[in-house]
Amino acid sequence: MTTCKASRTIPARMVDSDPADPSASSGSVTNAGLQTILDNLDALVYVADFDTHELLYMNAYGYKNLGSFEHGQTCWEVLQNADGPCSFCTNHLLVDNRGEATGIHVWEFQNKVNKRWYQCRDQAIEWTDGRLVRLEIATDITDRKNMELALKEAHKKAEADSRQDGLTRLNNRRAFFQFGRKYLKQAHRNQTSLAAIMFDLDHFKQINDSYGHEAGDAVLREVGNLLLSRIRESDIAARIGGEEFAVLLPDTSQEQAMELAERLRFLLQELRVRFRQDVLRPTASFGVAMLVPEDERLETLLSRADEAMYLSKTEGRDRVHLFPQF
Ligand SMILES: Nc1nc2c(ncn2[C@@H]2O[C@H](COP(=O)(O)OP(=O)(O)OP(=O)(O)O)[C@@H](O)[C@H]2O)c(=O)[nH]1
Repeated sequence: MTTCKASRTIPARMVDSDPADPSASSGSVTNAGLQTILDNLDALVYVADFDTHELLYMNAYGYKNLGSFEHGQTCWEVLQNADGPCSFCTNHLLVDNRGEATGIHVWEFQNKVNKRWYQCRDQAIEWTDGRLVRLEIATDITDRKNMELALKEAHKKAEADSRQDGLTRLNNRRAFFQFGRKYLKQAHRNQTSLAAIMFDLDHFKQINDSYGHEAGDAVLREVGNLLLSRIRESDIAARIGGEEFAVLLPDTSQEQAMELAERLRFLLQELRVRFRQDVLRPTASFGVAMLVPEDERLETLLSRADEAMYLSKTEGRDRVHLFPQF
């Protein structure tokens, strides 16, 4: 089998100047000249039979970057190392329903073999022997694509950061209210239950004053970890203030919410936070409230949980109170 050379397939009528043609003057190019141009292009140029996909021409860029080809091989074998036509082949976009060429189709894709990204300009053209072929010019856009992907990632991270409390990795206040309002609407629409638990660390100022702000931060982090480990994926947990936390629990009964609040209180009471040579033992006061049909705003539900929490504070802290249902 012979390996195809790009020069063989360049149609002579495209390159030789016609002495009878007045427009063919100093701008005309010889076959060898056109060959040189094509083989020095910083882009892949190839031609494949429209129906059989047989690769008819590929310039030097293709040989260097994607490998040589032999007579009879298809574009999907040579360019994609595939064992059948590519699922993303654009041929159907290059002709109309009468089989007429529709113009240039521009698209981007990642080559399966060398993993590089290309911007491809595809069109159906008539080949030198009259048959319809696919002409593709593909430019390597990997650097631009990587930059775009990095930007997208950075944007995603910035968005996540803007919703997250940096210290505890819980939702921040803004995200809590954003998600919470959606949950409230859903609960009303579906007539399902929604419970709110709020808690505030007890005498937290004393921890800061006695052991320093860093010790206080360590406690907040541990409380965040504990909370994250105890809630369901559908629950929303947040640090909504300095040492104040809130959880929204969709599809949760009053009994289940009280059970969780009591469990959290107990686990917090058991928590030992080691900071340097000290062991800190935080506690918290809890308030629980249930959504009622009259609650149009999340703030109304939270203010009841807050009231119940305040009762826990005034009654001695380290306890759970339920805002009574009427
Ligand atoms: N380390 C640390 N401390 C914080 C942070 N945010 C708020 N605080 C502190 O939390 C303390 C809250 O004190 P208070 O509002 O008096 O409440 P408390 O001491 O917990 O008392 P009770 O709530 O009545 O039990 C203050 O000392 C704040 O400086 C934070 O991100 N890190």
